[in-house]
Amino acid sequence: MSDVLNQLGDILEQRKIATAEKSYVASLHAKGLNKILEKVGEEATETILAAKDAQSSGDNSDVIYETADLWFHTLVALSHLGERPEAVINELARRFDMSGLEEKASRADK
Ligand SMILES: N=c1c2ncn([C@@H]3O[C@H](COP(=O)(O)OP(=O)(O)OP(=O)(O)O)[C@@H](O)[C@H]3O)c2ncn1[C@@H]1O[C@H](COP(=O)(O)O)[C@@H](O)[C@H]1O
Repeated sequence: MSDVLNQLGDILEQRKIATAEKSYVASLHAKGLNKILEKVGEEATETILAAKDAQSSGDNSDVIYETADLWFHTLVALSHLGERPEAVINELARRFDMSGLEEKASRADK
């Protein structure tokens, strides 16, 4: 699974030096972090609406599509800040041996 994210990380790295006319990702970088975060917010809203629809229709296809859009735009935001998807994968892996409640308590120290 993380192979896909690693591959996407490589593509996002390459797009930092691509021209905005030929690449959607490069066009987002050219517009700056605020625009990228605006897209993250839009995609989060679309994901929530699709999840609500899926609950009533029983069809998850739109929520999967919107979640992919959301993950993608969060990865573009991280890339803009100089991080790769591996950083998130590593953070999730670090949490495997910790319960959600323990993890929440550890956040109080931050
Ligand atoms: N995974 C994605 C991906 N998911 C979603 N999107 C784009 O994200 C946008 C979603 O925004 P919206 O639904 O709001 O559509 P929109 O109205 O066109 O967006 P706005 O003009 O309002 O910003 C669409 O343009 C999608 O095409 C993606 N664009 C690119 N990728 C990956 O990034 C790679 C590099 O893409 P380019 O930089 O375009 O070469 C691609 O090969 C893919 O692997």
